Amino acid sequence: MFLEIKDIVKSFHNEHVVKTLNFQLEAHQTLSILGKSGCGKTTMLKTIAGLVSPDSGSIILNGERINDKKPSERNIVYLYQEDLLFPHLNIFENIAFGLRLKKLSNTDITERVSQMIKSLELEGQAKKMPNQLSGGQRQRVSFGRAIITEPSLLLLDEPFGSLDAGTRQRMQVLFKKLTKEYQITSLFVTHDLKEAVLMGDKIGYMHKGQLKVYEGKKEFINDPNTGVQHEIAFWDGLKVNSD
Ligand SMILES: Nc1ncnc2c1ncn2[C@@H]1O[C@H](COP(=O)(O)OP(=O)(O)OP(=O)(O)O)[C@@H](O)[C@H]1O
Repeated sequence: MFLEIKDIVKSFHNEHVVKTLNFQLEAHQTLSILGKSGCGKTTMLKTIAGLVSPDSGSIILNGERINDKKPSERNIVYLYQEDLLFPHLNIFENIAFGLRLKKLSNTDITERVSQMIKSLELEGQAKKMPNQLSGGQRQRVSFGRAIITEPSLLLLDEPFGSLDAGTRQRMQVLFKKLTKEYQITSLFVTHDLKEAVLMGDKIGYMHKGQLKVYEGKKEFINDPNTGVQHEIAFWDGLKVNSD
């Protein structure tokens, strides 16, 4: 198994925020994670990224226990809603940043960044500065910047939360395309039921610091705790009333 989370526990003072977290994820899969506000989703992602230390338990990535590694040594990217681009760098250089740190040759960088800009459907925007882009375009650049370094694991914390419905839908399609193209393994936290079903190969539901990962989408949809049945009943009710 590519990612194995074993018995992770995290408390802040007396608050047990993450309680005995156990789950696994295969390589190149996306696990969508839903859960009410305050149930511990961000804390879980930050613990895996190394930004928060767990009280106990193990994080195993590609067969290696990474608990004692610094965030920068984990090859994990944590991407959140308001992720900021470097304001003084243009789009090309924002995307190229991680490759320059890795000291790739200029030829390689130009080739890879140009390909990424194409995949992101941002052709013609390379020379613009971040403040000259729309919110959706900025979010695409953030994605490109994260994916181009080929992280072992991508952690997404409600990445499309601030986008309007249409842009959000286009980002979902693009995300699916890019994760396949770049063979990304990811955890995708969202508050949106439909987005969770669309984005995830697997779906998990977090409740009071515990995560349940469903065997399949059918089990998720049929569990009354996830809210899907409630949603279906709502739309069915509208249909009957408008007939
Ligand atoms: N650094 C911290 N110090 C103390 N308490 C914290 C800290 N970080 C998080 N918490 C607490 O842990 C709980 C879970 O927070 P977390 O951000 O993980 O929730 P979440 O599920 O991501 O919520 P949301 O969906 O609203 O983003 C909250 O009660 C929060 O106040």
